[in-house]
Amino acid sequence: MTTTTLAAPPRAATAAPALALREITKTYDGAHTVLDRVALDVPAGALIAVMGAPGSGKSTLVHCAAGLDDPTGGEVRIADRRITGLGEAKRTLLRQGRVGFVFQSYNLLPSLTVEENLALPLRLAGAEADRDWLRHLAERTGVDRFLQRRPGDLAAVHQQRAAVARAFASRPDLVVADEPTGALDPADGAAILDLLRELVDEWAPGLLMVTRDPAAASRAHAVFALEGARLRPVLASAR
Ligand SMILES: Nc1ncnc2c1ncn2[C@@H]1O[C@H](COP(=O)(O)OP(=O)(O)OP(=O)(O)O)[C@@H](O)[C@H]1O
Repeated sequence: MTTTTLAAPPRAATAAPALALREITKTYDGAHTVLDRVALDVPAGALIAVMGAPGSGKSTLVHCAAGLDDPTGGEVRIADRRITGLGEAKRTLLRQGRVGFVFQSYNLLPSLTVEENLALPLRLAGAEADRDWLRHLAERTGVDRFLQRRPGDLAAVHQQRAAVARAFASRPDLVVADEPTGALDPADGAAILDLLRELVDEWAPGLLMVTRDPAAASRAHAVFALEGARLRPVLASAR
């Protein structure tokens, strides 16, 4: 099988970041401010890590960044398209095909095979599931042996590999990862972090990862800390 054309999915040349958060604020119940004027750019081809203590607002940040939830104030742009203030239905449409998700608990559909799980984001976005691309994706992420198996039959790390493959299946502009190593032992977690970094380098989406795993920092282009509802830069990597 020839994979040269598949290894570099087409991506429109754009100077816009994969994700732009413009002074976003999120307040729950009118009183509890979890994000306070958070500004962040995630360029295409960059892995940005946000670290924070339990309850510091990491998941809230991911939900607002990926268009799962609207911030109370400010603006979110994905590949230069504003997704704030559109309402749930339009936000969902805009998200489909443009945003990939990796969660701590994999969130694969247990009744589908791994192959069907990988094809799901494409089907939901109304696109053809290109079998050559899916096969390449499965090989690249190390789940090609498991395509006809159900997620529940796989070890945790292989389930997360399949979830990573699914996140990249639609060649998204942005991938968000919420504690992607949280359910794995350190060696498996390190393998997933390496895989995420490699796929960002190869396929150039922007990747926003929120995590408590200190090992994540060494794979990131830049690391931020979420503390007291504010985001502050911790380090920029030369990698
Ligand atoms: N839908 C909601 N309604 C009200 N409060 C919420 C809601 N979602 C989150 N919160 C609150 O916002 C704060 C931040 O929660 P969030 O889940 O974003 O933090 P986190 O850093 O991801 O935590 P953890 O690391 O424990 O998963 C918490 O105090 C939480 O109780």
